[in-house]
Amino acid sequence: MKPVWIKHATQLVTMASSSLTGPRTKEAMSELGIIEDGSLWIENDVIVKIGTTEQLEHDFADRAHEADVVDAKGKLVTPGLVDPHTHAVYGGTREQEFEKRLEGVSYMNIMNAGGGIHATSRMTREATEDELFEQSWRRLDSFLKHGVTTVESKSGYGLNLETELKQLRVMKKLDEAHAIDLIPTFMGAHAVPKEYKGREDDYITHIIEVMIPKVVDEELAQFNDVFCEKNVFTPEQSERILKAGKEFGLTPKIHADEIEPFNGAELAAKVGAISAEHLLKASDEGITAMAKSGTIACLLPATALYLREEAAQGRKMIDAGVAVAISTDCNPGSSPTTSMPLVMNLACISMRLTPAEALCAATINAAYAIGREEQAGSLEVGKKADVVMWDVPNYRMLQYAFGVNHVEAVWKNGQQVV
Ligand SMILES: N=CN[C@@H](CCC(=O)O)C(=O)O
Ligand SMILES: [Zn+2]
Repeated sequence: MKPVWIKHATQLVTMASSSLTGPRTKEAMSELGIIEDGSLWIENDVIVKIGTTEQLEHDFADRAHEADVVDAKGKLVTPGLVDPHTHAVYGGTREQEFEKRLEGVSYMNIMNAGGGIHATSRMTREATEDELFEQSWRRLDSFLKHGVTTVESKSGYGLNLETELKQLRVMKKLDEAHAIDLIPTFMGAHAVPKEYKGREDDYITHIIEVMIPKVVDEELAQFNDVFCEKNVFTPEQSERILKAGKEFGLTPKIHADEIEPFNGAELAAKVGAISAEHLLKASDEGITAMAKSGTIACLLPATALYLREEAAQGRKMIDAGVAVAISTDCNPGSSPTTSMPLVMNLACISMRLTPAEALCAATINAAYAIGREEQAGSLEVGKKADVVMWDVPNYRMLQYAFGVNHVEAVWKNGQQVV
């Protein structure tokens, strides 16, 4: 493979910092590591050198002829975006439900009447592995086109052993076959399946005694997520599931305080979750607890918009010292989008993150939220060459000219894929 040499980037945003470790908080979220007239040398799948074009022209003077040269004059170059929260592998679609909600029926009422997550669960149970693979492959292509090179994805539309495993096995195959890195999360506790209605604790016992051991045995997931919400799983039930997963080596994540305030943020801090998701209704105490425990807030402003809810208090969380990541929450019900650029725009518009903070939340902090900070989220020597070139001259333009896909080219592991 020929080396790739990106030169003359008007702005090269590295997100690298020699002095910062751990997820970025407060002012550190604005430290983008910008190099003007930046340059990047990629060899095989890794970044070999980063600096100004002048520096690299000096260092690689006798190897310049070997490389595929990319002129990035007038362009912004950033790390590949990381989407740390999706439900991207599912059967069917739910466009009728979208209209119902516009007529005023609530998301939870649809779900409690057997639609919502239950509807997707039926369609996912019916789909073959091949169908799920095909449908999800196209979704991953769309992520790539929007500059995303690493995606977390949850199970949770099976709600029985067979289909949870089917979803996770499809994810494993997609991770191996598709350019995108797919990071799997087990979410058997996404809803109580109708077979267990009225016997919620029996379903939890089934998750703990049957599903988790099997998922771990087959090495199908790294994280364990729970929908901790009124009429879904209580904080006590969620804690039981997350603690059990932890004993099997699955790191906890929590869908917390999405629809109702439910002490989800507090629970995330208590169980040592790597991240808490949604947090639209998180309490001040919960926010403080997350700042103390170092739990990353994974905020989903496209979901809030799509459900026509007030977005999470991103500004307040950053000011309180919480590390914030952002995500599409790509799923067939509350956020059928693959656009991280739109999510960055919304993070600014509806949660008052600055353009710099939004980029940090979609790169290095997102990588931390899924334990991939060593591989993804920043441009640094030795890291995988996941790089996006945008047709804008600076990062502010990305957030300012909103709702537009500015991606011009994407490299994943050093290979140009867009
Ligand atoms: N809120 C729970 N789970 C998903 C939505 C799942 C669905 O509606 O299919 C979410 O994160 O938004
Ligand atoms: Zn979700």
